[in-house]
Amino acid sequence: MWRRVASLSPMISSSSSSSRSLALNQTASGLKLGESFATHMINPEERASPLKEKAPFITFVLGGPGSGKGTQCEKIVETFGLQHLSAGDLLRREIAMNTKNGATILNLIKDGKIVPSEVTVKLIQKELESSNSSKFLIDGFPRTEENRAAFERIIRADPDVVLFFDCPEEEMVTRVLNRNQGRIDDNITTMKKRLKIFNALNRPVIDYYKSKGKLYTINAVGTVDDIFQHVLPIFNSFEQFKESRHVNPKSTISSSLVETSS
Ligand SMILES: Nc1ncnc2c1ncn2[C@@H]1O[C@H](COP(=O)(O)OP(=O)(O)OP(=O)(O)O)[C@@H](O)[C@H]1O
Ligand SMILES: O=c1ccn([C@@H]2O[C@H](COP(=O)(O)O)[C@@H](O)[C@H]2O)c(=O)[nH]1
Ligand SMILES: [Mg+2]
Repeated sequence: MWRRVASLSPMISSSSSSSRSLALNQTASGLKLGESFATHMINPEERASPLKEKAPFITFVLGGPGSGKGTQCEKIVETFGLQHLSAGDLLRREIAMNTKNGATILNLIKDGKIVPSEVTVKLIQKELESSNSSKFLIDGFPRTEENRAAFERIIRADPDVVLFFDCPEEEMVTRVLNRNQGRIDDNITTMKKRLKIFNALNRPVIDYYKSKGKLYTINAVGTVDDIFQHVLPIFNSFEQFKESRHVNPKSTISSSLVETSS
């Protein structure tokens, strides 16, 4: 179950506060970047989120850059029908759409830095609220403890499951440099920064969820299918996925699982 952390759900306030955060972020530097926003004021008059009624099943998908999060999410979607929300993709869409935050986001991603929580959480919130799905994979978020706190504060919820794809750095570097998807951050200079930020800011988030008993650590070395074999039992262990397993006719794995579990 998705545990509610409070009864009211304030929205992120105005776009002007969003711009203010971005401006602040531009002046901040180093690995504590996101922490500049920890004191963002939430207007108590802000409305409750429609998510309060939905209570969806949320999975956070964590791991270093190139660990295979997106690749495994595709397989989870195929087999279990969750909706995939990649925080990085949402940010890249802002760049592609040339929104008011687009240029700033581009500069941060180019440098491997973390976009202010307020911006990322607002994008995630919009997707969650407009979706008909009741089960989500949030990929590549939260990146920092401040991201995590912002999600709890704004969305008013905790994840049910946190997956951590554990991959050696050399393997992540090889994968990223061979990705060939034209990403601005797929180069050795940015990759070194991303790894540094992952170790400094994302690992504490992983440790936090471990301490809460929500973390599933998956060895992310091996073939895509081998790794997915470690993911399958995690979702199979949740009753709602046994019942509502999404059957993709193209997927032999999902078809055979449905047969054996009925
Ligand atoms: N098990 C694997 N073995 C070899 N290559 C893989 C494996 N899993 C994924 N890849 C490849 O590695 C690259 C990175 O994978 P993917 O995009 O899924 O990682 P990611 O964790 O989402 O990275 P990022 O955080 O940068 O978005 C892709 O080109 C993908 O095809
Ligand atoms: O929550 C997030 C997610 C991503 N970013 C920025 O985007 C890039 C790429 O993210 P991927 O998940 O690897 O696609 C990341 O390096 C950050 O710069 C973010 O700030 N916050
Ligand atoms: Mg990805």
